[in-house]
Amino acid sequence: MATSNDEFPIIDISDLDLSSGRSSSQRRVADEVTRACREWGFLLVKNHPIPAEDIEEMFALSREFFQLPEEVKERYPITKRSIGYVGSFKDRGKDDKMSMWFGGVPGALSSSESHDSVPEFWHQHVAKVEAFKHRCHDLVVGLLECFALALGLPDPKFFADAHREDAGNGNSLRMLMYPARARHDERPNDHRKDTDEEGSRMQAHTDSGSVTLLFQRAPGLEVLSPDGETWARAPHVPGCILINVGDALGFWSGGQLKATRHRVTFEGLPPDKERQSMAYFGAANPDTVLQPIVACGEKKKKMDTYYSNGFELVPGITVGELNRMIMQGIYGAAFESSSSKKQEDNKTLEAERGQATTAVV
Ligand SMILES: O=C(O)CCC(=O)C(=O)O
Ligand SMILES: [Fe+2]
Repeated sequence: MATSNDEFPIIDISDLDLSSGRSSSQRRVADEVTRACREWGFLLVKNHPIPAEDIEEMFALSREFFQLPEEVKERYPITKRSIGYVGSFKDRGKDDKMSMWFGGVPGALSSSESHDSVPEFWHQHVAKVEAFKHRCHDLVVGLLECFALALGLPDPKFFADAHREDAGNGNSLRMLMYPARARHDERPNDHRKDTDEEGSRMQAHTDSGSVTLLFQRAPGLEVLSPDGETWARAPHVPGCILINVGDALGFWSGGQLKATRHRVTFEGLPPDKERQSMAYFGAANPDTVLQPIVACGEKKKKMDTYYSNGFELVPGITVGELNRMIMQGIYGAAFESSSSKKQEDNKTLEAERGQATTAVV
């Protein structure tokens, strides 16, 4: 049972601009954002730099796309470039949601290699999607600079410099649609037996990258509270973006920044209610080697067994390996790689270890 939580951090980031030199107000933003990520791993930001009309335009296009017949969308299943469609009940979590992924470096969506992976509907809109991704990336970089500043790292660009927009496929925009269904169709019987969590519209999971920006058009998301036991309803505040930390950054920060589990349930979002969201996953360059930056005393033990989506993270793992492992675990063969044997060895499902965490990105 999720409760609403008045303490959920909402932070004004109008003074985020780190390019114009450091000031006390920037320092304040950095401290507040980082405090929220230490405690909750989540926060809402207001007065952010992404124009409201761009967000609305993306939501409108996304809605139009998801309303296309299933057989049209299904012609473009997700590829190893993280571009393509995943229908309801089709991923590892067998969840209700549909998603459309736009992965890749700038220009990837209009490149000839990706042309056939991008549904025809999007061909005339890819420039807008690319521009939106670019704005998201800039915000992620600003937040990463906040973390380095507030954590007292000697180089304030320590994290940010490892997040080039033109490196790898990890910087993805994922559009999501939780369709409104007639009550009697709450959950088709065929799929009910496949779910671990009764009533899930999106299974509880952590994100695997560095920083996620989540745009929501309706309430429904639940976030594990700092007590680690209670699910809190993430507020839906028009104009705000929800920010959360992913496992790669959580691990890299030595556990100082928290990658928190979140989910969407039928209880929080009844089947006859539609929810649209968009997640921008900011990821570090694939060759980034994840070495936890601090030995964090009593947390050290926890760091020895740090999991992302059921896979154990070991110091020295690269972001590319982590991303491949997770996407392959969820979407299968499209993400096969030559080092899949090694990945198999590393693969340790938490379920097998008797841990309750389930995860699906
Ligand atoms: O729809 C939502 O708000 C959740 C999206 C999410 O958590 C994800 O895509 O990782
Ligand atoms: Fe997520």
